[in-house]
Amino acid sequence: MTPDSLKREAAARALDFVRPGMRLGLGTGSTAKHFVALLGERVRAGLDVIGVSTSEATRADAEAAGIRLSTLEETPVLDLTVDGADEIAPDLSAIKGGGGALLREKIVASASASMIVIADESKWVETLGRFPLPVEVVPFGLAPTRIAVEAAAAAAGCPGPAELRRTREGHAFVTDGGHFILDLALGRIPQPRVLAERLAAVPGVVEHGLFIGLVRTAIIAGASGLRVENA
Ligand SMILES: O=C(CO)[C@H](O)[C@H](O)COP(=O)(O)O
Repeated sequence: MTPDSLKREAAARALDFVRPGMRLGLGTGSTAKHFVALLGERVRAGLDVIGVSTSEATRADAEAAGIRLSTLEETPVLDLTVDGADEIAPDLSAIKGGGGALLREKIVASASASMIVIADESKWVETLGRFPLPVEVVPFGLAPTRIAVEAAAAAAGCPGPAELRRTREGHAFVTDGGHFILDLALGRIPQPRVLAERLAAVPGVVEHGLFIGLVRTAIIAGASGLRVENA
């Protein structure tokens, strides 16, 4: 079993939660990409759903798969969002944004009655923080925002450096919303809620990748099978 085949298994299990007529949030990343492809197969076989994508990349995948798309303006209330994650803890708090789509992912998840996270078992952690926490910031005032973000992390009990995310070519990575991302290397986040509150209070921070109280169900695929965890 490769990590990719585990991701596909988790994505396939998530299809069991999809009902005809649902308004679906479509996540971003390699695991969510499997879900979109598998959902497309069902749609082409006659399933009637409508999707709202969390990134331009997912919009392109969903269109190619034949999934009818809407926007949050036309469809502001969704039934279910299915998305990947970078880390998931036993209370189903999660870190997202490794693919840079955290802002739209959080808006779409918050507009959904329910959120399912799909992942291979490498994403399951006892405590969040091994994966650097993405923080989306406006380009204006990047230097003071970075200092304030690092201070917020230290005050929340998890000091660590905030690195500007760059492309392979060395340019600043720009999100679909035109923002930058600071990746906060914290190692361990002892109090995610405290950190979330402190980061949200920093001027210049648009959103952070801590998803707390949003995930209803996690589908985790491992070598020994699939696990479905509920909050
Ligand atoms: O948050 C995300 C994108 O912003 C992704 O869901 C997360 O990075 C997991 O990606 P993958 O499924 O490729 O491991």
